[in-house]
Amino acid sequence: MATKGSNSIHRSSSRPLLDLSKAEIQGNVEEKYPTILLPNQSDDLSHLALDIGGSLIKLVYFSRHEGQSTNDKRMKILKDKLGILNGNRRSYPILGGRLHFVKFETNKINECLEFIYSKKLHCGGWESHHSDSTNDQNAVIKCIHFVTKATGGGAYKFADLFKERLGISLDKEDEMDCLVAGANFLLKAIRHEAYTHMEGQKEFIQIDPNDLFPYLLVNIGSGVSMIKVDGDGKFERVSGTNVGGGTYWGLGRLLTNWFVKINSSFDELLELSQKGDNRTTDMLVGDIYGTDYPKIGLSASTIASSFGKATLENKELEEYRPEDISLSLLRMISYNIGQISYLNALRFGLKRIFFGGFFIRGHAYTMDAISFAVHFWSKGTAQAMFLRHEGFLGALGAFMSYEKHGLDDLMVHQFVERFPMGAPYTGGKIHGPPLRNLNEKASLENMCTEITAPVPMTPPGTTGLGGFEVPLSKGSTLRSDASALNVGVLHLIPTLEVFPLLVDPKMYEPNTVDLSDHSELEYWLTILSEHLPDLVDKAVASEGGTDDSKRRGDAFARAFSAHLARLMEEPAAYGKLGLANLLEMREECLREFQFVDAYRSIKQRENEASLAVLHDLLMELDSLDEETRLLTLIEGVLAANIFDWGSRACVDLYHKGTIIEIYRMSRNKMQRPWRVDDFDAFKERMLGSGDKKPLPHRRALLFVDNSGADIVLGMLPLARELLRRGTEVVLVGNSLPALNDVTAMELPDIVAEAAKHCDILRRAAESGGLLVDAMTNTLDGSKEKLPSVPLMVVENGCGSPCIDFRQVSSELAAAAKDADLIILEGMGRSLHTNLYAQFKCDALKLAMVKNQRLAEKLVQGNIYDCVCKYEPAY
Ligand SMILES: Nc1ncnc2c1ncn2[C@@H]1O[C@H](COP(=O)(O)OP(=O)(O)O)[C@@H](O)[C@H]1O
Ligand SMILES: CC(C)(COP(=O)(O)O)[C@@H](O)C(=O)NCCC(=O)O
Ligand SMILES: [Mn+2]
Repeated sequence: MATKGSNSIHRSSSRPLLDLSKAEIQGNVEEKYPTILLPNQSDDLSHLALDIGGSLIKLVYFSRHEGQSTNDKRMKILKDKLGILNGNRRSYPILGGRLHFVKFETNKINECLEFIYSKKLHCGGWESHHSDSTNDQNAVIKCIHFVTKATGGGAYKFADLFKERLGISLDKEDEMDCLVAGANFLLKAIRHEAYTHMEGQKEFIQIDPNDLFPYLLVNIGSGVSMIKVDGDGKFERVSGTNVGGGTYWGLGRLLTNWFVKINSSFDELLELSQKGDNRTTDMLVGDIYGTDYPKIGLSASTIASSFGKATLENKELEEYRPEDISLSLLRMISYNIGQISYLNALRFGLKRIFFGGFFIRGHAYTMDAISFAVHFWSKGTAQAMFLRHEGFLGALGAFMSYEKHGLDDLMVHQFVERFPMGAPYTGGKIHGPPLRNLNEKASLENMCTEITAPVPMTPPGTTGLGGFEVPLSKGSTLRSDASALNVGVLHLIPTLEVFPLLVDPKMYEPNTVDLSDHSELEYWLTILSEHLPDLVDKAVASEGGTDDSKRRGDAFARAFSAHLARLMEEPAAYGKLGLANLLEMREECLREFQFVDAYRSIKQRENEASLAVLHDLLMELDSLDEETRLLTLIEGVLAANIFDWGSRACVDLYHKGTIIEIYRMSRNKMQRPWRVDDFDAFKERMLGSGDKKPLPHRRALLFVDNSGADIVLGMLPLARELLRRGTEVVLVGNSLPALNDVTAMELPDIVAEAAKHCDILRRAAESGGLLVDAMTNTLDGSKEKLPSVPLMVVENGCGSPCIDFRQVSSELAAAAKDADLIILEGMGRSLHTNLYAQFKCDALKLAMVKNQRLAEKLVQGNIYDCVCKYEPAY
């Protein structure tokens, strides 16, 4: 829609502006939809890159995060206090968003064009701007003249098609350049991108970005390229082979097409191999020797000659089982590539070999075969590694060649990988009428496979001694639907930072519970599964219990159960799995089904009930001497941490009394020594001993946990004590809801309410910019403003009951710079994660253990035991 006298076009407010100055129609102005060129629009609009290969088209596209308004008054005051500089600290226009990965078969290029069109990626992700209006003033824009980076042979072959159908000009990038750029980026920027796969076991490898080069990159696409990589942009294609993925697919089709339909998919062929027995087709050492050949280390079952058995028998092609043919072929090609790769690594003295390309397809048996070959020929000195974004290296590299994205400069902490958890990914089996939004997603995703790399359900141990035996995966099917994701959408959040007070970010591991222990995994998956009906009830109620919310609740339960089942079967399906990921996944899944805040009303109810008794509590505290008060405050935090709607045991308790009754009961049961009890050390740091009065802390970061009593009767009184002692306090809340945790958004209102009962809180909140607009009546009626240290609120960057200190909001990172005390509260933040984390400042970890198994495991204690762990600055 053109506004009068200007040539601006309609745009949605959350999106950056198009620079339309000097816009001109390109080509014939008589055309119905002439292309309009925007010479002054910087090319950071480009959201799409393509790798058009012989078999598959890979597409990487970027969608921006919705813009967030950070201009409110509170933020301004906060920024002043925390010394956050205004303006962009980066010199290039990188914005938050998501990187999506999609692939199509090259011979179905129309589907790809339709996808690009439907997502409006040919217009840089903007709405289509053409209107039906015949009004000349409304410049009819079919599409902005758009240049897209593309690599692979198809960038040449299909250039005209893209131009004609979508008005896109393909800007060609060299394929090898792109492969290397993509691989380097992934290996440096994505945590646990690489993994080994041996005998069915997957193990993620953390690569040190400073110790990455040199390595051999083997890209197994239709054909195979072997590239020696010495640095960014420094590489040489040292070898390759024409026996690659295209060979397997093509030859496999030819040899089995009497059996399977002509247009059989790659997956169908691969699936056949899982039921194959290669002894019927391959000539084995045993066929020649009648036994093993131990002198050169060959067992009777080792393949002596792929397909050699056919020479010994007079059988027609149709007499061989297609399953056996597929397996023989897969092994022949995988071994061959593994062997050539190792020889090239040997030739150049390279220790690491990374395999990419879609031939691998996250297929356990293929990886095992390649790994076996590398291991066998190197006599165990070399190991094959695989990349999770296997086939997307070229497309990613092309995407990164847009200089203005500045992607190459991004760091691992700025990416969060999320796995779409919604209905379409569980096969779209939703009962009842389709769901809003999700429905749209389903229809789009059905056309393509967003983030592919399906995972076979092959049980471990597919290999035998001395060679590969028959795969054990009889009857299993490949996950060909999009739920088979092996890589998630990469969320690019440039504002995320490593928490600056971590002693050693490289060694930091947030999770305390190791889910690679199968019984541990089983336990926690069961806990989450059992909790599901209750969670769904709460979620549906939070949306008013409407029919729509019931349907979404049902779909959520199905989707999440399916993910749990998948993880049970394949714990590494979504990358390295920790308890924190599992709990976060649940929240993400809720959000995908549009449950914004499942515990909304419970939180509100508990806040109100607790605020009603806050005044009495503060009076009681003020009547105590300093030492008793500090102890009572810590006891209060631990006692109030019982309000945790994520714990089965606690939820059962809540039926037994009112919030206040339970809070009192919990406080009465507090008995020192706690299971972990460093209170005396903490007290000494706070109050000193004898005549020695220590300096108060300068700034404390309080990582708050639950709503209601936990924040109101536990953490706020503790904050007040710190403020009273002259310590600045920053309340650190979640950016997004998770269970009944209090969010950063909710904190200012809670503080404002609490401040009505307390001058210390009020003055500090005013000073910290929390009460800017609130009506503040002083308790004693006087209006004079006494100076006070500020009480502030920042968000942590998370939407989970746990916290990963490798990725926190820039706000929190800035607040941390002056902090000399951090207090982590709750089971999620200080037990499930961070119990063993070391900080450069004093740290107090406070939690009630609300799970029997965890109590036994972590503190050799029992449910409802308390942890008060104090660690002076490391
Ligand atoms: N769904 C699929 N359709 C076709 N080929 C697939 C599929 N999944 C995996 N492959 C394998 O991946 C190969 C293509 O890998 P890719 O890395 O995309 O190379 P290219 O760029 O040459 O297309 C195919 O030859 C085939 O072996
Ligand atoms: C999700 C939680 C970590 C939240 O605890 P919090 O951080 O609020 O103390 C916890 O409720 C939990 O681990 N629940 C699952 C275990 C159970 O139901 O026993
Ligand atoms: Mn919590």
